[in-house]
Amino acid sequence: MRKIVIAGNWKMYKTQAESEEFLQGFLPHLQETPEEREILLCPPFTDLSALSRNLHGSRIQLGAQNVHWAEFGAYTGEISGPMLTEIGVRYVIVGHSERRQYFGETDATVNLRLKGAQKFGLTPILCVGETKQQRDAGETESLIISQLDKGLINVDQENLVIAYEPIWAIGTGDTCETKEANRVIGLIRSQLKNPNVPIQYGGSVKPSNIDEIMAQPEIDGVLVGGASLEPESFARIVNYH
Ligand SMILES: O=C[C@H](O)COP(=O)(O)O
Repeated sequence: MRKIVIAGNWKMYKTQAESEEFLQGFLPHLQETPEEREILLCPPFTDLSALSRNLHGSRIQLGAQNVHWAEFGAYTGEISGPMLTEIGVRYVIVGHSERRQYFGETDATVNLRLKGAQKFGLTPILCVGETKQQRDAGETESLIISQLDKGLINVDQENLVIAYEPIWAIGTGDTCETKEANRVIGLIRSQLKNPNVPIQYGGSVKPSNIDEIMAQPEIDGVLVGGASLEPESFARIVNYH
């Protein structure tokens, strides 16, 4: 039985005060959320401690948006696994397309971060996905297989989540057609040693399309950007029918 994982990636949005305000509006909606759904918030680093304190006793899990592979060291601007687990963080997003595009993340550094996350007790969420240009050139399958091949070298597939995020669907309102997302996620699953790895879809997920997305048999959850920033909108997503 594959786990359902629904994650909000807040990217570089929300101060601590705003994150606490979000929780007040969001937590009451969780009373309707079926127990088996893993609900996850991935705020900026500065919000993690405060949220961790406020979430004590709640079913919400915390995720970071990046992690370095070393335990500590002279790596200005980076954060280590032990720093995250100490404050109750359980998950971390690795290889998001925005990290690959703007901050030089490569399949090789993604691989190091995945292994580093696991070494220090975090569950990584590996993001893969193609650009519009790659899709139009018929390269979607080969690109994704290559990202998986290089990213997953010596990675433990028992402690892993994967997110398929077509880059052209991120923040654009242009959701990937659900059957196509299901097909690509099936392809991703066929490449894995462990077929029970939860695989999410990400890219313009919103209250109006969540039910259709989650009705697809290969899709085990969603990684939500913009629509996770408002309590009511994210509540509708976690409480999909
Ligand atoms: O990590 C989340 C994705 O980048 C999706 O963002 P979006 O829901 O705003 O399209």
